[in-house]
Amino acid sequence: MKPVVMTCGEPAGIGPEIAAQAWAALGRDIPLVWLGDPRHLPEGTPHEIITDAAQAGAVSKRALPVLAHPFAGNAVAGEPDPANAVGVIDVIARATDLVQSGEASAICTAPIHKKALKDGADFAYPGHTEYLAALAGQEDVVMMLASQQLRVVPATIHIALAEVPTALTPALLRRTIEITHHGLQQQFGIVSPRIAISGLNPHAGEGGAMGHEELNWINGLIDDMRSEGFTLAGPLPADTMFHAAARAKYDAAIAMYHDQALIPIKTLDFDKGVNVTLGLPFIRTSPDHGTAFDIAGKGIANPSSMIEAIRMAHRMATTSS
Ligand SMILES: NC(=O)C1=CN([C@@H]2O[C@H](COP(=O)(O)OP(=O)(O)OC[C@H]3O[C@@H](n4cnc5c(N)ncnc54)[C@H](O)[C@@H]3O)[C@@H](O)[C@H]2O)C=CC1
Ligand SMILES: NCC(=O)COP(=O)(O)O
Repeated sequence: MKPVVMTCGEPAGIGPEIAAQAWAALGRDIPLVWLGDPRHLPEGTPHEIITDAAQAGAVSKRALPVLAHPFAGNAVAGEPDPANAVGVIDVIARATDLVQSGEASAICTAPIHKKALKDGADFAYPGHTEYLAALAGQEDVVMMLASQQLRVVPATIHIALAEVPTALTPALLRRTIEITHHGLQQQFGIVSPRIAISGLNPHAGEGGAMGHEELNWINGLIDDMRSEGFTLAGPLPADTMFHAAARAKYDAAIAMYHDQALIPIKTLDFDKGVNVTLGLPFIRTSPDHGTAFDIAGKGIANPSSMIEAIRMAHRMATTSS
């Protein structure tokens, strides 16, 4: 079985410690390999340096297999070193090579610190999602956050709120619906996906009393796509579409911007939410949380979201192979 490759993420954050804990929980059952600088692992992490991902399966049963990627500097918890930014970015690219060449079954990325990468290496992407899309030569991907209780997709991702109404176009929303529909079928095994779509404005515009995007084009797009065979509800007021009875009516929700989508899932299931990129030619998951500098290196980070992310990646890889 090909391993799931875990990227190190920002080494000053909790990435290395949650990877070590995830290996301790799963490494005997799911072959794992960690890509990063072994100096950044918590002291005492049982690990073995390997030189080929094919060695991971056997090693993962007794130690964390490590494909070593030397960084410029050591890591100080909570204090990102600009000199390490290039290493963080290169590890993501190397993991992508491993999965695209078929040496790994999937990627599970540990959190990066976006500002540290911009400051340290002029990183041009707002996150993994966009960087992986560029590496894969894939123009359109979507970010889904998924847990037992909710799957949710922000149609626009890491942009300023002021830019949302302009960035949110009929073409973008159509592609987001199509990729989400396809991803639910291919990666979640849902034959006839039901998708709920939020409005952009409060109360989904309330008939034009609180904004016009719904009347101007969102209603029409949803009607058109319904007539093409998609099972869609909406545009729904975002404030009332995430309670339990509402969630039972759909397989995934599409929201119009980052916080509209991520607040409900992180409130419902911060510990077990998984970030999965749909539309890539390979499988990529990630925990839903960030680098957590405030607790890094203290040994108190909860590895549950990382564990769920690895489980999901492995499940997807196993069912799609
Ligand atoms: N996939 C990725 O690479 C992601 C990266 N980020 C980045 O992380 C950085 C920090 O973001 P924040 O907004 O501060 O969010 P954060 O998720 O790093 O931290 C928010 C709060 O949750 C706590 N927390 C997070 N993960 C935890 C865990 N596993 N166990 C226990 N407590 C945990 C932290 O201690 C903090 O109090 C930013 O640069 C952000 O862009 C954020 C989300 C995902
Ligand atoms: N807020 C979610 C997040 O920052 C994850 O972004 P990405 O690095 O997975 O693109």
